Amino acid sequence: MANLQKSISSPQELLRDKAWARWTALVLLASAMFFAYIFVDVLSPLQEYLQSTKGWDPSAYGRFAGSETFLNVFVFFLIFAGIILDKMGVRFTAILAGAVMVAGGFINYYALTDSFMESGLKNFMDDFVNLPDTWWNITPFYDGMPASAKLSAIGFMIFGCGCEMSGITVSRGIVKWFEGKEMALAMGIEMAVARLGVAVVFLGSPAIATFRDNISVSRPIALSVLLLLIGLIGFIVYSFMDKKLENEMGSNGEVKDDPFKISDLKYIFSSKVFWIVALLCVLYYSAIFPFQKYANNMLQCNLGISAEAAGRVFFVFPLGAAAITPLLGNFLDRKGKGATMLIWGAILMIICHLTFAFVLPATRSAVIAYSAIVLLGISFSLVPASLWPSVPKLVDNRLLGSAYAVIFWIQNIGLYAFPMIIGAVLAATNPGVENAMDYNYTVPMLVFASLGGLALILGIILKALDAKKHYGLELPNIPSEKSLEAEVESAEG
Ligand SMILES: C[C@H](NC(=O)[C@@H](N)CCCCN)C(=O)O
Repeated sequence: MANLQKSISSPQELLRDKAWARWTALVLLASAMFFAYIFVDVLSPLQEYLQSTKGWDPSAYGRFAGSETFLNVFVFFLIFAGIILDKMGVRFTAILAGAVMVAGGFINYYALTDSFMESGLKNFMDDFVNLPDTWWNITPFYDGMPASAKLSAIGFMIFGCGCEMSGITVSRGIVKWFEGKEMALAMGIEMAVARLGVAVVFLGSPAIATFRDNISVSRPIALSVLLLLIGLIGFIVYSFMDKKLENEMGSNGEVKDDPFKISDLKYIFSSKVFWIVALLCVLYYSAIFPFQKYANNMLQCNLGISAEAAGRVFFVFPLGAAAITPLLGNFLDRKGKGATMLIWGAILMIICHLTFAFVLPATRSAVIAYSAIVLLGISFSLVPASLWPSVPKLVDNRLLGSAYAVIFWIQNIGLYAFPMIIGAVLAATNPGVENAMDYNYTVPMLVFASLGGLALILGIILKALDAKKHYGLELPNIPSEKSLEAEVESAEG
């Protein structure tokens, strides 16, 4: 009805009705996410160099890697980000998120420079930012952690607030420009572009860090802070388009989701199917994003190759996911099978992590490494392409915005904990190992495979529940002409 009224009161062509304009908006939004995902993993292929040049052992690296989500999880920043987005709109939140990413990125860069090592701030971090290194210390800091890792963790946690805030803002921006048009395709493309960012990092970061045989971990991070700045400029340019569209639509024209209300949480938390999806999400993603932080070093240790060579092997993972995700999104739109896709995604992930745990160390075969990584790329297309579009089928439309914010928050708990858990497990199962090329990754990979096992069980439960309660997870998003005809016939008859 609201849409009908809108089209009656504003029959003129809006900016978003022009294909060039909405695709330009997507380019600006997706580029910012591309640069953000580059920053997220820019240090992932450099674990060996962080250890040899900055003294980061697996525990320090794990604490740093997990810090990205610390404020989102423990200070509920992700929930506040949802509220800010609701209250202030896409333009303001996008620019704020972009600026927060640049600020966090710059701190992270500074922590890895020689100037920091010679500064009073380093001494301060050494002397005062310390917490006992005990099992119950789950903060990003511990006594004896290198000062560069501590300040990097502070920068990364600030960046993480901006990154997740950008994630929800970009989704809202895409809805604003593509609602009633190619929305699923636009979201699939945005996710694919983000994966390309990760692919670029695994090729580019080691090459830039070792440029002219002069190893510098701060060089690739400096470049990626520059890219974050370009992303921020993209958000600013986007805001002019957004303003123009909003002026055309009138002051009430903005496509708004229902505002996040704390009281809505009781409906969400009391839904059994919501918990299954949220747990499946946290388990699955905890075996993907934290795995990315260790994948390069795991390949180096198992294949006896350099960081650059390992980056070239791992590169096919995000690249494959980038290529396949939009195709699977399109398949889901037209054919359905969402729950089945989740199950197959989990099965493929278990096979891959078990291969990394047992087959790769025994064979040291590059062919096996490539095959497992390609399969993992397919898995990482199956699950995101089916998981995110399935949420609207399970949760009341009125609660959708809140549901996504809460799923992201629960997911962030896993993304926080698992880099640290894996770092601790790696250190505990490799006592006395000093060279970052000599780690045995069997137990950490088994941890990741177990997460896949639990995700698989939840996928099976979800499919069974769908068969019983008819949520429509296995049905296409776009009804076929045949089913539309049948619907019309049954309405007429
Ligand atoms: C769309 C989805 N994004 C997420 O799950 C984010 N909450 C996590 C982003 C991790 C980097 N900060 C995805 O990328 O599949």
